[in-house]
Amino acid sequence: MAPKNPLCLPSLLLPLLTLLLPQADSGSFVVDRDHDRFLLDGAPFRYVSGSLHYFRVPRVLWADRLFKMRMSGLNAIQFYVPWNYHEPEPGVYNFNGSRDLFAFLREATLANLLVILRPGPYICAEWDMGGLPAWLLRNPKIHLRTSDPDFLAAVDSWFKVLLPKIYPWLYHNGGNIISIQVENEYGSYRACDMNYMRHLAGLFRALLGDKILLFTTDGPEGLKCGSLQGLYTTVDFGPADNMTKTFALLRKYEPHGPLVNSEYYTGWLDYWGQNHSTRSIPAVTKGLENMLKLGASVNMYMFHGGTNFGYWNGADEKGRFLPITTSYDYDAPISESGDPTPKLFAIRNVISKFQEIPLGPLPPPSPKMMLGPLTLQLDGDLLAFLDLLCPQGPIRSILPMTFEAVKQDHGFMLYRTYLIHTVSKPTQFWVPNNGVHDRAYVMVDGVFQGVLERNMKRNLFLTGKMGAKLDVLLENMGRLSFGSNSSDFKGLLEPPILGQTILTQWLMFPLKIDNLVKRWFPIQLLKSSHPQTPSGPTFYSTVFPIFGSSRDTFLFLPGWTKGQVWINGFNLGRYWTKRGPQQTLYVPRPLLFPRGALNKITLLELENVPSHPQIQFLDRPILNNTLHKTYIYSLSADVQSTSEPMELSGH
Ligand SMILES: CCCC/N=C1\SC[C@@H]2[C@H](O)[C@H](O)[C@@H](O)CN12
Repeated sequence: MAPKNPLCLPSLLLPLLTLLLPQADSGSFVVDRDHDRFLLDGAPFRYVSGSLHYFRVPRVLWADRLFKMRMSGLNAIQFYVPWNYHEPEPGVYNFNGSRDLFAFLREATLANLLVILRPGPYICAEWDMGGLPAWLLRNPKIHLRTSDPDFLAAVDSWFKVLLPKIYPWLYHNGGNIISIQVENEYGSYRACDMNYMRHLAGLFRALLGDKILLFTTDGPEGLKCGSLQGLYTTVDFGPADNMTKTFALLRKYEPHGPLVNSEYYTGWLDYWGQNHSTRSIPAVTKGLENMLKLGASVNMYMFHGGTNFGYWNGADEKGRFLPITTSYDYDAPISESGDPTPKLFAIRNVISKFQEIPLGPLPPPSPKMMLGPLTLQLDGDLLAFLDLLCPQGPIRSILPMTFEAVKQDHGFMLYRTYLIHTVSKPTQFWVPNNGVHDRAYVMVDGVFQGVLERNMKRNLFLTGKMGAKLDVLLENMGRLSFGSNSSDFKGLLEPPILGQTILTQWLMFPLKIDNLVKRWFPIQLLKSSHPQTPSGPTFYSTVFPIFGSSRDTFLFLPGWTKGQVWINGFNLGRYWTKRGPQQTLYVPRPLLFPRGALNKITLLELENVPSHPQIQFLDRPILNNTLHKTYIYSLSADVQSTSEPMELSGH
């Protein structure tokens, strides 16, 4: 359904002209404070919504997920718009492919789902830097999420592109967007800058007109600083929280109007190295039913979580730096691979007590595929491809520069210097002020010496001859998306120290690994020598056919340590088998070529490769590595059928 702009007016003029031109047959979505409810087209309305992030699901699967959400009984969906996903460089915008936000809005319309939009500018969401673009940090003194003129200039520029595109999609303009959130849990942020919130509210009104319902969302402790006159106040809380107390607190800010929980947690996020998070079905359904009995409108966060593909995961800081896992399954009602779970049917049953749900069955879980074990070939050490990974050559500086300073937003950068004297005894190598952001893989003349990790491992000992190359591969593990009291710069934030010597004279190689891996031919053909004994960050790959149709599957990397995976050039995300809890990576069916065509998988293993460099594709995920057993699925005759798992000793 194409929303209204019949005269194809310049998009910035639209809000102004709607003041003059009454909208024919325009819908309405308003707060009825007299009866503590919403009105949709004049009739009492309560939304039962679920969060689904288009940026965590391949575009070809959007319709499938939205259909399942509708069939679950939802009448609305809620999603964020990550600024950094759409403006990769200042003034460069991308709304194509899996970034086509408007195609997603069309799919939501086709699924008969209304939309609650949350464009930020900050979104949290366990997404890199909470959705703010890393290029903001090229101005090291910028004060994010405040009325800092430099920050507001970038925000204004972005929203003057995005919001006019959103305008035709507003419900009263014939679209499906019924409300729009301003910022995100601002009351939880240290700044509490009301000029900033007022600026945003004014900008949204100027670009979206005065009819659209604008709201804020905060946890109970954040309502004071997160709410603003003129913006409808909503709250977020989960099954374990005290609903009565929280809604009573909300009433202090919204004495009249519908109660709204904008994020009712159906599950929770996972951090590398921590246990997998779950929320029980009885707790989730009990809380939902209690809210619906009160007449509250509810959005369940998440209803379908999806995946942090590529380098897009964010991080938290709870005593130490905690990167979010690649899987954003969230123990949500619809699993990461799009399957309805028992939690979904339980929620659907609760919703059916309060409003009509679509007739007909939920689609069954999608068929899954097993494959392997497959043996990967050694392509070579990462250092062997340096000229291809950094074709423009290194940047030279006396002191190491950050990722942001060299305009490398994500992934990896190699820092190189040369030993100015021989270090014959094992000598301490470290970076002051916890200055490794976030993991460093250290080589001397190409020989792996070990790892430094932010907060976790602050020194190692090495030796080397005068003139030896000292290489430090720096991995950006994702920028803080919540709880950050300072900007999360990445790289070597201080010059490292070897013994008593501050190391200077650095070469920085920003690495364009994705560009190289996208090339189809085996990258080892690009180089002459084939090292027999890999050391440190190393590429492995293989090609494999899928006979018959491709299916969803889960990449399992038993014995591998930590790294990045690409399938047919698509960056599937990070693996960290050694740390868990996630042991498998979801591989969506559309990434795989069927019917005998060759698929290519490439791994960048950052630490240690298993004695047998094999991988498998399983027919089920392993997201909680408290399983103390490693299952190697024996390969049946027709390669892809499921056979009984053979239990091996613990890993
Ligand atoms: C105590 C929680 C404070 C941080 N807020 C969180 S953790 C999970 C969710 C998502 O990040 C969501 O984007 C936030 O708005 C609220 N929330």
